[in-house]
Amino acid sequence: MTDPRPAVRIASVDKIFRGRKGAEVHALSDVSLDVAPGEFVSLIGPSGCGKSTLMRLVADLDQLTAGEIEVFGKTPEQARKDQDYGIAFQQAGLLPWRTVRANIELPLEIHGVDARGRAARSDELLELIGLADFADHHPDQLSGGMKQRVAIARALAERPRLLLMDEPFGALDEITREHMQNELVALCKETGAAVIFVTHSIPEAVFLSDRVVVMSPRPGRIKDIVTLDFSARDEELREDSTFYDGVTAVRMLLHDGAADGARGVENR
Ligand SMILES: Nc1ncnc2c1ncn2[C@@H]1O[C@H](COP(=O)(O)OP(=O)(O)OP(=O)(O)O)[C@@H](O)[C@H]1O
Repeated sequence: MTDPRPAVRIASVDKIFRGRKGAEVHALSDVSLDVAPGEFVSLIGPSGCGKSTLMRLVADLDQLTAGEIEVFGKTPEQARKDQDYGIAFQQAGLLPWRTVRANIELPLEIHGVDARGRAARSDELLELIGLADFADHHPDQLSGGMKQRVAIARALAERPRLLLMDEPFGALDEITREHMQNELVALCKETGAAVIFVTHSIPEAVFLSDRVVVMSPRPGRIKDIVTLDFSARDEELREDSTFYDGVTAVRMLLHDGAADGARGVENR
């Protein structure tokens, strides 16, 4: 039976950072958002609108000032302890002294999975990300895209029902990036995981997401949400007029209908 609870429930969240000299930054104001199980939601908006802050609150890496966040009905702290989600942030964050396989197995090792169980799972994941031949390599022997794939495999190691991804493809070249997007679509289909995905790229958000949450800064808040209802997310979609309609809808919201760009958002 599918879980009726949202994967993530964000209710009236405020986050105020207080500096040492009493200066305040109102990073998030009255942000509410539910993410359904299996849903792919992107956060997009100009630099400083609070995308990473929101992600960090969900991941229990920071504390909110007001409001409430639940992850599968639990506090973010409990969800973190229960390993209910996997995290992949911009820097792949692999341990350089560990092999590809040992990096992927790290969360399993921490949670006491035995060697045989770890090997079976890392075999599956290496196959999934197409790096079976690189299992014994070290991160410095891999390209940026390969490292990112390893980081995603590590995030998936414990079969999380939720993935939190903050600009995971930001450092990749355009071709690798599109390839990774295709892989992520396939992975989500296969695992049924919900995803919250931070990006600066409008086409990336539109291609991947069921919903694109457009945020605005000072204070960071949700400006609007664009729902995308594509029947398939494949190479053909990238050339389809419905895809361009989605890109235009998000761009108009970001730019308040103006033709010039919003700082920190890529049109490519
Ligand atoms: N630890 C912190 N202390 C004080 N202010 C912070 C802290 N972290 C973030 N901020 C402020 O909160 C606001 C939101 O920052 P955040 O990093 O969430 O934005 P963002 O939308 O992810 O930006 P970018 O697109 O540039 O990554 C900014 O004004 C930032 O300066």
